[in-house]
Amino acid sequence: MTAPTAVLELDHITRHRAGRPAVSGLTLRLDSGQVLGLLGVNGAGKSTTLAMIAGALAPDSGGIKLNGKDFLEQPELARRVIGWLPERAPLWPELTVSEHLEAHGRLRGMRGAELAQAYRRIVERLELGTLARRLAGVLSQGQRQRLGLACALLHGPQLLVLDEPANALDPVQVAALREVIREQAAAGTAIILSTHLLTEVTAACDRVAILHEGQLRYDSALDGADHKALEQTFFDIAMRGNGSNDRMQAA
Ligand SMILES: Nc1ncnc2c1ncn2[C@@H]1O[C@H](COP(=O)(O)OP(=O)(O)OP(=O)(O)O)[C@@H](O)[C@H]1O
Repeated sequence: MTAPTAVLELDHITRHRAGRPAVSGLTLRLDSGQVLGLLGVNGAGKSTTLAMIAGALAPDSGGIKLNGKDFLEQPELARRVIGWLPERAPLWPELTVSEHLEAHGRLRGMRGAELAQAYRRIVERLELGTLARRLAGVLSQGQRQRLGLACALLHGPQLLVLDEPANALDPVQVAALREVIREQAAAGTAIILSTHLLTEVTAACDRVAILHEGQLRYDSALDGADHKALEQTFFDIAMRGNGSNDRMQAA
């Protein structure tokens, strides 16, 4: 049996910021239906990594493939394949919720019945109906996040990139977000989400990668993982910069 094509492949990507390496030689593969938690302390390089995956930042070196195709040479691929929710959902305060969704759909080439159907589906799923005519500028933090997620999901992406998605959400909203993540993964979407909380990873992901000072220090499936041991590993890496390469496992 041939191995499935990875949805996402990072091949030794490196990116400097302010003259220092923010991400160094990162190699990672993500398959359809996997939910990978990218865990790291503040400044570990998570947002820089996700911005490169989403096409918002170019790597200084290294390669990125989406469905086996070179993403850097075909950036328009990103728009079709990826749904990205950055750490702060980028919204136009003077546009309504429905205008945001329509604009996002159009940017991705959706029109007419296809756009109308996708709009109805996502508005219903994320319970945005009562907010449809509200301006983004007056939404609460949690509502802004929900709209950002709706924009990321509208076109049915194969790869969902979520940067600290649970930030600013209350516990009910966090539970709802996890449910959406589970549904998307079950439908085959590959998901990468960043967080600095191990509990977020164990609750929502089936695999964890720990990033520290821009380098991948740990990568393992969470199948039956011992939470205490994982916590200790994260702590060791974060506190001592422990290389931990000897403990790195392929997922
Ligand atoms: N716009 C920027 N200009 C210069 N340096 C930056 C910029 N954004 C991030 N950096 C630097 O790049 C490194 C990685 O930052 P990054 O934001 O990717 O980490 P992070 O793991 O997402 O952190 P956090 O959890 O705090 O968001 C840090 O040293 C940071 O100071």
